[in-house]
This record gives sequence, C-alpha cells and structure tokens, in this order.
Amino acid sequence: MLTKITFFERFEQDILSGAKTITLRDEAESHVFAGQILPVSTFEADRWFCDIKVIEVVPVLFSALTEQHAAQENMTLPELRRVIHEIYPGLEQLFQIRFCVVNTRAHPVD
Ligand SMILES: CC(=O)Nc1ccn([C@@H]2O[C@H](CO)[C@@H](O)[C@H]2O)c(=O)n1
Repeated sequence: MLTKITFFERFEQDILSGAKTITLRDEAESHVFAGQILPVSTFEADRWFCDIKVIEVVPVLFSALTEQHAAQENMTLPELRRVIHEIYPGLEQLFQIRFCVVNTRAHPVD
C-alpha cells in the first residue's frame, strides 16, 4: 500500500489550484484506496506541498484515454498521451487515481 505519492514539480500549481484532479499511474503505484489521505511531495526535491484524499481508483487503458481524462489533467489529449508515454513507455494498463486536495499547510491552524 502506498503511504505517500510524488508528482513532478511542474504539476504542483495545477494540483493546488484544483485544475488537475486525477493522476494516471502504473500498477505499482495503484495500491491506494478511497478515503485514504496521502502526503504529496515533489519528485525532484521530495518537498511536501499538500495532502490529497483519494476519491476513487479505476483501471484505464492507455488506448482508451479520452478528452475527459485529459481535461481532468488540465491537458489536451495529445499532451496527456505524450506525457504518459514519456513516464511509462509502452505501458497499456494504467490506473486513474481521482483525488482532492485536503491540506496545504504542514501545521494547519483551525
Ligand atoms: C513523479 C513520479 O514519481 N511519478 C509521476 C507519475 C505521473 N505523474 C503525472 O500523473 C499524470 C499521468 O501520469 C501526469 O500528469 C503525470 O505527469 C507525475 O506527476 N509523477
């Protein structure tokens, strides 16, 4: 089971603003469950920047990605396909993790 998750720094603002509400991962990073709260760090510097709550985890094939998936990534479909192809070359079986940001402060006040 995953207890934290990392994102490339370039997606930080889209996550914090709510523009990006899903991530597509391989099987190894799919072991999360609805309701789970995960600390989120940048991949590059391992810098924490928020916590997310997992809403659902759904298998999706690379070949079945749609504009709707892309919209939830704040990308066009060609952009999304290119990004995934760079991260997971040749991988067909992906897992869509839908999430919302629940905390952006290390020590929340109220
Ligand atoms: C840093 C790391 O360990 N792994 C990943 C894997 C994926 N992603 C993003 O999820 C979406 C679909 O793959 C796209 O927006 C990706 O860029 C990410 O940010 N970081």
